[in-house]
Amino acid sequence: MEKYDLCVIGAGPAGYAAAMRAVDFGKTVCLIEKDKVGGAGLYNGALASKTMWEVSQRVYDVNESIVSVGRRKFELSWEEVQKTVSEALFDRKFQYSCHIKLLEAEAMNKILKYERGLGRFKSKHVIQIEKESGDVKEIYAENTIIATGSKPRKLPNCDVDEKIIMTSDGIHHIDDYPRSLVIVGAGVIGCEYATIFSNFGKTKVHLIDRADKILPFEDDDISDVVEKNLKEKGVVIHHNAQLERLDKKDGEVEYELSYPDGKREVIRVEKALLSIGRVLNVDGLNMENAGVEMSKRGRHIGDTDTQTNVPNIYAVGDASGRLALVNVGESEGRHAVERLFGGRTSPLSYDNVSTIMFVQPEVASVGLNEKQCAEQGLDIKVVKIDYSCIARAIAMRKTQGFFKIIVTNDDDMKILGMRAIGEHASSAIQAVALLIKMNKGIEELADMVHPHPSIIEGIQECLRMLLNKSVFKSSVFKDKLKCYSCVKGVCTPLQRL
Ligand SMILES: Cc1cc2nc3c(=O)[nH]c(=O)nc-3n(C[C@H](O)[C@H](O)[C@H](O)COP(=O)(O)OP(=O)(O)OC[C@H]3O[C@@H](n4cnc5c(N)ncnc54)[C@H](O)[C@@H]3O)c2cc1C
Ligand SMILES: NC(=O)c1ccc[n+]([C@@H]2O[C@H](COP(=O)([O-])OP(=O)(O)OC[C@H]3O[C@@H](n4cnc5c(N)ncnc54)[C@H](O)[C@@H]3O)[C@@H](O)[C@H]2O)c1
Repeated sequence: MEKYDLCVIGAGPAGYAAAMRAVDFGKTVCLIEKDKVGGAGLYNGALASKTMWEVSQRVYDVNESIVSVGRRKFELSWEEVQKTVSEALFDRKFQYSCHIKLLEAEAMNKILKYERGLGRFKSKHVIQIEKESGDVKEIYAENTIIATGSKPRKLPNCDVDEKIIMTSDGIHHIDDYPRSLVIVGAGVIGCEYATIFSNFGKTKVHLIDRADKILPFEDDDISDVVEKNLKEKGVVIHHNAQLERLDKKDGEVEYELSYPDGKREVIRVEKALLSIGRVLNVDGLNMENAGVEMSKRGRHIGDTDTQTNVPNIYAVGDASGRLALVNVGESEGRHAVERLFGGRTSPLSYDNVSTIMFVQPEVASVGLNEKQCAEQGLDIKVVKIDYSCIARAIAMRKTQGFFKIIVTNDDDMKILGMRAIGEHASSAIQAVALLIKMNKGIEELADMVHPHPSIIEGIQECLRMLLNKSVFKSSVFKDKLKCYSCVKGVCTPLQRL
C-alpha cells in the first residue's frame, strides 16, 4: 500500500492550499479530488460568478454612464457571457493542472501525488479512492485533512432539477437569459445574482427576502444602498415574505408567498434560483470508520482550531462549517498543515477576515459592523465619509457609496471594523485589515502620504476626522461626513469642527 505523510480529500481552495503548504515542509502528499480541481472556488462558485459579475457590470456601466439618450442599448448575448466565463475558468484550471503535473513529475521528486476519485475513510489511517472505472485503491496516510467543501441547501418539497428550479450549481448552465427569475434568499448569493441578472437588463428579477432588509447580517446603511440600486434596475423585492410553495407548472415556476398581515400572492416566472445557504459536503466520506464525530447539533464537524476529535484528522474550508469563503478556506488549510508539521500552537484568528460582496456597488468589509458591536455590547466611535467627498470617486463619476470605520470608544481608538461600499471599495480594505491585525491605532494611516487621487484617501480622511484634523469639516458637510459615538446603545454626534 502507498504511504503518505498527508492525505488531503478535496481539491477546492482549502484542500489545494493545504497540499501546497505540506509540500513546503517536504512531506509526501496525496491530494484526492472526485471532480475538478478548484471546486467551488472556480466552478458554479466564486470565479464563475465573479467573471459574470464583471461582465454584467461593464454592460450596465456602458448603458448607464456612457450611452446617451436616443442610442440603442448595448447588449451581450448569453452565449458571449458564457464564453467569457469559460475562458476565465479555463485559465485558472490550466494553471492548477500544470502546477500539479509539474509537482508530480520526476524532476520535482514526485513531491505530490494527485488522485482523481472519490475519497472515503476505511479507518483513521486508511483512505479508499474509488475511481471513475469503479476500481478502488487504498492508501495509508499518517494524517488526513478533510476539505470536501459544501453544497447548496435545498428546500423540502421543492423539486430542484437544476434546469427550471436551480441552485448556484445550475444557474451557470442555462441556455439563455431567463425572461424572469425568482431568487429565494436575499443573502450574499441571492443579492449577487440579482445584481448580475438585473445588470444585463434582460431578466425581470424577483427577490424573496424573509426579513425586512436584504443582506440581514449587514448594517442597514449598506443594505439600503444595495436595495435602492436593485430596485432602480427593476428588481422586485418581496420583504417579510414567507415562501409557501414553489412548484413547476407548464415548464415554468409558480410560487406563493404569505405576509405577516395575512396577505397572499401567487406569481409565475420562468425560472427559480434557491440561495438559502450551504451545507457541508461530508456524505459518503464514512467519517464514522475513522471515528470522526460531528458537533453536538450535527451541523458542523466538531473541530477545535481545524483539528477533529481524532488527533491525526483535520477539517478545513466549507467542510468545517465555519465561514464559507475562499480566503478563509485557504488559511484554514495552511493553518492545519502548520499545526501538523510546523509546530504552530497559536489558534487561527477570524477577527480580521476581509470579504467582498459583488453587488452594486461592491461592498467590502473587515472586522465588526455596528450591528455586531451592539450585539456584543461594545461602546464605539463611528466615522463615515461619503464617496462624493473623494477626488477619485468624483473623477470616476461614481460618487455613490461611503466608507465607515468603527473604533473603540477610548483614547486608543483601536479599529474594530470597517465597511466600504462604492466603486473600488475592495481595494481600500486591506490597509485597515492590517491595522486590526497589528492591533495598531489610527495615527500611522492618518499621517501617511497617500497616492492621489485614490479611493483610499477616503479612509485617511475618516481617520483624520476621528483625530479632529480632517481637511473637510463635518460641521460644514453634515450630510456627507459623520462622526458619532454609541455608548450603551445610544448614539450621539461627536463634537468635531
Ligand atoms: C455562487 C458562489 C459564489 C461564491 N463567491 C465567493 C467569493 O466571491 N469570494 C469568496 O471568498 N468565496 C465565495 N464563495 C465561497 C467559496 O466558493 C467557498 O467558500 C470555497 O470554494 C470553499 O472551498 P473548499 O475547498 O472548502 O470547498 P470546495 O470549493 O467546495 O471544494 C471541495 C472539493 O472537494 C471535492 N470533494 C468533495 N467530496 C469529495 C470526496 N469524497 N472525495 C474527493 N473529493 C471530494 C469536491 O469535488 C470539490 O472540488 C462562493 C460560493 C458560491 C457557491
Ligand atoms: N462574495 C462572497 O464572498 C460570497 C459570494 C457568494 C457566496 N459566498 C459564501 O457562500 C455562503 C452561502 O451563500 P448564501 O447566499 O446561500 O447564504 P447566506 O447565508 O448569505 O444567505 C441565505 C439567505 O437565505 C435566507 N433564507 C434561508 N432560508 C430561507 C427560506 N426558507 N426562505 C427564504 N429565505 C431563506 C436567509 O435568511 C439568508 O438571508 C455565504 O455565507 C458566503 O460565505 C460568499
